[in-house]
Amino acid sequence: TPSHQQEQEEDTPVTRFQRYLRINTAHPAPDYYSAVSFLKAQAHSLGLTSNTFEFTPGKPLLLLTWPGSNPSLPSILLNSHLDSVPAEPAKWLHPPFSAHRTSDGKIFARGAQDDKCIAVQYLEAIRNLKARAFSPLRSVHISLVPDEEIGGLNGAAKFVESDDFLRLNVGFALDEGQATPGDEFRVFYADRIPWNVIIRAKGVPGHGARMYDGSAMENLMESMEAVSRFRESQFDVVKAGKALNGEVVSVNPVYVKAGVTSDDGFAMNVQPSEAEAGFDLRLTPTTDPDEMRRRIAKEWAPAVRNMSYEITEKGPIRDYMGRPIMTATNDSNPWWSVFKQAITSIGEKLSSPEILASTTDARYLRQKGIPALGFSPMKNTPILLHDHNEHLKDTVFMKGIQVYESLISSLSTFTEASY
Ligand SMILES: CSCC[C@H](NC=O)C(=O)O
Ligand SMILES: [Zn+2]
Ligand SMILES: [Zn+2]
Repeated sequence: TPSHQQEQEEDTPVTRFQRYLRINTAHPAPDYYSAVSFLKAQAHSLGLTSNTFEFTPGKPLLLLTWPGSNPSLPSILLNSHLDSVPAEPAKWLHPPFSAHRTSDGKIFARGAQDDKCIAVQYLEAIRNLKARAFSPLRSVHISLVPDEEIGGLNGAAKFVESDDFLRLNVGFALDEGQATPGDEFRVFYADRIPWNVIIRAKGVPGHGARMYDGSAMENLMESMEAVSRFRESQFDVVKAGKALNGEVVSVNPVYVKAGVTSDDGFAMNVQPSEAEAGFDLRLTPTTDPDEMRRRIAKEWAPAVRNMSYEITEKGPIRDYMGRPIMTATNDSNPWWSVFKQAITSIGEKLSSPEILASTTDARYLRQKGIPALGFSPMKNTPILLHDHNEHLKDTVFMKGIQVYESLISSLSTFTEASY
């Protein structure tokens, strides 16, 4: 039964945000249906229409619509994923699904920054625009999608392939971005491209006391060194201030697997005949994938050292025209000017557009040729996505609503032939 305090809880943008945060949509068992039913109720209270799709059973996708007065114009899509990464509650100051608000206004929850804030801000911005009797020319859609954190294959990827999506005639989209401790909002015009790389070594097994050439572990370790050298070459460029994280290729080992098991763990005096390691590799949008594949084959997993490899590309590397997947942030893209103007017109600053170091669902929209920017209005805010103690200040959250009011009104009334 709800506590007295909960019954008394006010209904404000912040408490609505807290209610959404309390729905546990963390992997591996996200409660999508509760999230969808909460957001749908919010949307209906605003007079938006809703559609729930299930492109994959058990993985609902909620589409909300504010119809424009000229629905023949391409529409605006505001995207937010429903899911979150897991949290380790023991390592948090406040439980990750409590949405506890401290006396200084910090709201603690998994998803507070990534990315439940924007879903509620979209809705609250529309609430305020409606209260001002604003009405959009273009239709404004909000998509709330499952599974972004695990690659989006059963969410956004299927959505953009559907006829339902085609019918929306999306002209421009916004998706999540990232916080900044600084004073200028960040905006992202591209994502890096994730590859999962596994390298496997085979070698001569033998007694743990014996030194000989060509063991699986020796082969793997030599490759690890080659990977490390490449990693350093990329990281040095970032450390020297010559590139941002999203502008170089990253590679990080995420597991190693080897050893002959015995009853109580590993047989410490046996050199194994097989060993493998897994890497999270991220290409920049303009990295030559063939060159990367050649490097992996030649330097990281050379057959001459009894190595093999497996590359799993986790999404598209080129758009439908065979070009790098990115959105133009110059005069060739009129949406860019509208976006920029909507931010600066309310007295806010925008830093130079960046490539996101990680990966979002925006890539699926861009792949289809739809201009999409990654943007989460969180400034003066520590970057806490996927971290312990993820939180967002109430004042920052409220400011974001105002930012989206400006964005939604500008984008939805923008008129230019052929866009
Ligand atoms: C394999 S795509 C995974 C997408 C995920 N997105 C957010 O963290 C990421 O790791 O960047
Ligand atoms: Zn996210
Ligand atoms: Zn995330």
